[in-house]
Amino acid sequence: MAGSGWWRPRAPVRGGGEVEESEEEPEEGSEEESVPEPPLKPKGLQVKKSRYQEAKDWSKIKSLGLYQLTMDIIMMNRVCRMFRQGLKGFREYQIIETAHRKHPIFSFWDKKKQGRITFDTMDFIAESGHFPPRAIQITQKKPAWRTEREIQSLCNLLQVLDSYRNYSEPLQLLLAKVMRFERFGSRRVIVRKGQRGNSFYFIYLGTVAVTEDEDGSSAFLDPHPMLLQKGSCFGEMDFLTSSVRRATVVCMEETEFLVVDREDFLANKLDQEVKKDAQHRFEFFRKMDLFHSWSDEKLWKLVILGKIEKFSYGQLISKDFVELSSIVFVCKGSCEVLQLIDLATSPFYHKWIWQHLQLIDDRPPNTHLKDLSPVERFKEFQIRSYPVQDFSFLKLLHLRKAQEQQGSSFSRKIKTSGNTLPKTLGSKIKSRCPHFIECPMIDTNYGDLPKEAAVGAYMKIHTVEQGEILGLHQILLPESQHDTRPLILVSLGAEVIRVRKEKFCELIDSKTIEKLSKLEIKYPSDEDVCQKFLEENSWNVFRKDLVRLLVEPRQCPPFAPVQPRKKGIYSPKAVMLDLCSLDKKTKPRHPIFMAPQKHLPPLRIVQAIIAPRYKIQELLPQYKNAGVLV
Ligand SMILES: Nc1ncnc2c1ncn2[C@@H]1O[C@@H]2COP(=O)(O)O[C@H]2[C@H]1O
Repeated sequence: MAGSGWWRPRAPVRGGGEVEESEEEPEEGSEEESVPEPPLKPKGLQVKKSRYQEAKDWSKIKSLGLYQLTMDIIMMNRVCRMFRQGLKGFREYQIIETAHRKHPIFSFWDKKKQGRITFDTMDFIAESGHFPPRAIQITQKKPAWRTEREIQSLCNLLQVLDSYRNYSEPLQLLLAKVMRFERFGSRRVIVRKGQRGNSFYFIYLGTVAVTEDEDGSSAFLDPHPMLLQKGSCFGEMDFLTSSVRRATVVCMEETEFLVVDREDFLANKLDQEVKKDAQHRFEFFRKMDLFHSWSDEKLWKLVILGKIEKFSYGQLISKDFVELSSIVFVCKGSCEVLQLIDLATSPFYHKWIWQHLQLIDDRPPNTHLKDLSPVERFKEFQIRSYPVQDFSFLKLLHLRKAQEQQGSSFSRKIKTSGNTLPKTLGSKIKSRCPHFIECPMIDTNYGDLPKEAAVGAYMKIHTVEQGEILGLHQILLPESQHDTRPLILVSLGAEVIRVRKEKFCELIDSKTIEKLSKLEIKYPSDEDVCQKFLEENSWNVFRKDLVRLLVEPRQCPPFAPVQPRKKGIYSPKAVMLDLCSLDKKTKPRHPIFMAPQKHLPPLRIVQAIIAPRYKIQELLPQYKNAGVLV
């Protein structure tokens, strides 16, 4: 590849990170002239390069380093793969472009059917997320009037629905032939508990809630209703047990459905599929130790209380499963339990922030001197004269002073100092001068904290694996002992069964209670979680510094978009808090996660906190000559 003629190595990045071509010519008789024959000489190249040119190319490649070469190879690979994929997709297709149409029609000859199949790209255009008007037209036709092509198109369109995609292809086609489209507004009851059901529903757009009351009003009062969203289906239980609806299903917003009626459902043997699904749940519960003593009959009662729901990687299962009225059985994959911690409520975080603020030392020396009192100036003189000394006592002094200052004014000056570096680092690290940082403060239980530093973070506190249960760990505790901290459940690619707590409690016996008492999980305290966050944060920052030091840093990675200069201390796009820019008075440019303010949590969320730190070369003197500045 390197010799294919079009590959041109990138020149090293200079100064501001711009990529520039080097224009310097090597002098006659310079080292570059004596470079041996380049091994990357192109094989079938027509134009013969001069020995000098080749030597120059080779020296360029050498100076770029392994990093750049690897990135170029990756890029070339990607481009080739894109071409291959693109060609594969279009090999058999013919694109018909008529003069009056803006959008092309794809068409290909189907050998099996001995006919031409065409696909008009405008046919299924719809307002984002809605069921396309052209597809609605098809579902309005009687099943017998739908053409094969229309049925196939519907089938293709519905692949976005998990519950539909799960069925075999012939069954999908049968369903596409008989289903009709419905759209209902918020609060509309779709299925009423206790009534005989006639239909089975796929949710195409919107959200519904499953409730125990008949009119579905509890869904709007319950802070954590059981919700079903796009891709889910419901209404099959009634067909399975030939009895009445077990729950009420109500629209939480405008919702679009694809509906299959009872006769079609039974005619297409969909009840067989539902039975298979139920049998699968039965086998899952049967394997669980908790239900070992349960009779089959009792276990079937549990089986019909819930159904399998799929959640893709990273999808939210519950905003707060402590409050959730259901328990969650993980039948495939795994989930993560996250906790949102408010770092400002932790004494450990307070200490950490103040300790790090004392280390901020990024201003040119002397700019501060006019602010210093003679005593401070003398201390400063001492510090500069004896850079190897351990001045941690001064650091403590500054810390105490800073904390003693009454926060009568909202804004406060933090005196920082570069003289507090640990003795172990020796004279290699220069001591610099202290300076003042002015920033707004907030008053917390443990004293003042820079306003910008009052942030929150999501931390993983537990992983739930296949076969484990969530929401049961406090079921036996008296309410006064309940841990009410909100816990978030996120899927790592999981299939779960949700069963209402009170329904489950109706089924459990003394033996099950005994087993449940052993399942008790104690989640770590907020303080422990906070400490863990800061430990992980330090490790992550160190790891990044190390990678930057060891990997050739002068090149901009070719695929990374150019990052605009971060202006504020809190970078919402990078979800990062940078303590080093605490006093830079600029507003963040982006709303957090690009979401409107009203949808944001009251806490600003960060994933990392960048604190002032020592240059990594000082910790790893063997790499000092890598020419890297962190
Ligand atoms: N725990 C649950 N999880 C998901 N869906 C449910 C749950 N309980 C009931 N449903 C659905 O709500 C529907 C109400 O009508 P059916 O009993 O026919 O079928 C029911 C299920 O499809």
